[in-house]
Amino acid sequence: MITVENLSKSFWGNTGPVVAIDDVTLDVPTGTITGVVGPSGSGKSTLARLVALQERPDSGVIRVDGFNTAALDPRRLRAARRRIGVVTQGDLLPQRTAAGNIALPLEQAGVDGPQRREKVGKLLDLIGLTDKAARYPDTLTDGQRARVEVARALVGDPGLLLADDPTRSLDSDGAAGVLTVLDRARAELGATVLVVTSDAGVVRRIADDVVLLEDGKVTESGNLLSLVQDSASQVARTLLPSIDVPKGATAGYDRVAEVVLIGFAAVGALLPEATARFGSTISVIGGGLTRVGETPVARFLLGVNGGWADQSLTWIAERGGVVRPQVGLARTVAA
Ligand SMILES: Nc1ncnc2c1ncn2[C@@H]1O[C@H](COP(=O)(O)OP(=O)(O)OP(=O)(O)O)[C@@H](O)[C@H]1O
Repeated sequence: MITVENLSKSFWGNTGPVVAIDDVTLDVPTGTITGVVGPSGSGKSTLARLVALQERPDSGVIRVDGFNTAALDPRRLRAARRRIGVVTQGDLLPQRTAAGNIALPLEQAGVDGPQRREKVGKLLDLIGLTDKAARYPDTLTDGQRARVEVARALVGDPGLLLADDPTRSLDSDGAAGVLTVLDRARAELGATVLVVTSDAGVVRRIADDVVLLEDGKVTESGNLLSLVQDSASQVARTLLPSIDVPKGATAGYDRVAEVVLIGFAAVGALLPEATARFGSTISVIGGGLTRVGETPVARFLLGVNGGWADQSLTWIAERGGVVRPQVGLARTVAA
């Protein structure tokens, strides 16, 4: 429902113009969670404000439901803004309960009492805070308040839910709770979600698609699981465990290979099976295990010894492992 084409935005800094967003094109596929990740200053918040239609680009087009938002009259622009639920942080009204804060946009829109109660009840259930409906914000934890903020952004049934750094300043439990709510918004309400974050863990945990932003430019984008399979991709380097190993750690192996394994079966069984089948010794020199969504993903640097070292690696590759032999690191051996 949202597409961004050739978007650019600059600001005047102390020493001249700062290009915050530089010719960014992206598509947020309907019904998915897209994570925009990048270092501090890469333009994430600027992109979020542009997509939320809170700020105008210098050039480029943002389409909502196919309409170029630059060409909309004020009434239609307001309607387009209502299609986007923006999660804002730290601004719950202290004198209103959790339910009252979620209901506020509905009251402002003139929605009647019974409809409001039904809607707010459903959202309290979605965020797992039905029992805290009557609590005031200052009696909730940071994580619970953050979940109320997401519910408030969802109350107008937006097509797009936009969250800029939703786990900022939350502990790991609080962050996990917010991410679960974003995931449920997608799964149960059919919302399309755009999350902007500097935390690779957020993207790993909930994103279907990923956009890497650097110096205002998109350096890589696409389906997350496809990109992590390409171990040369920047996404794989950013999101998978690193395989920095001490100098000399790769010495003494017949073959050294970087291997990415995806899924329970591959992570759990491929290495022991290859060992048993070929009688080779497979050692994990570096790397580690993580999760992409619910899927376990391993990136290892393997050292393989034995006359069937090559066959072991080929066999792993044939079963879906992504194998990149590190030719320079292995000793030459006649297999
Ligand atoms: N209103 C503004 N006026 C001047 N410069 C700005 C403004 N907003 C952003 N910038 C500059 O644009 C660049 C991108 O900033 P932005 O806040 O979008 O990055 P970010 O990736 O969200 O960073 P962070 O993760 O630290 O919040 C930075 O150089 C920033 O200083």
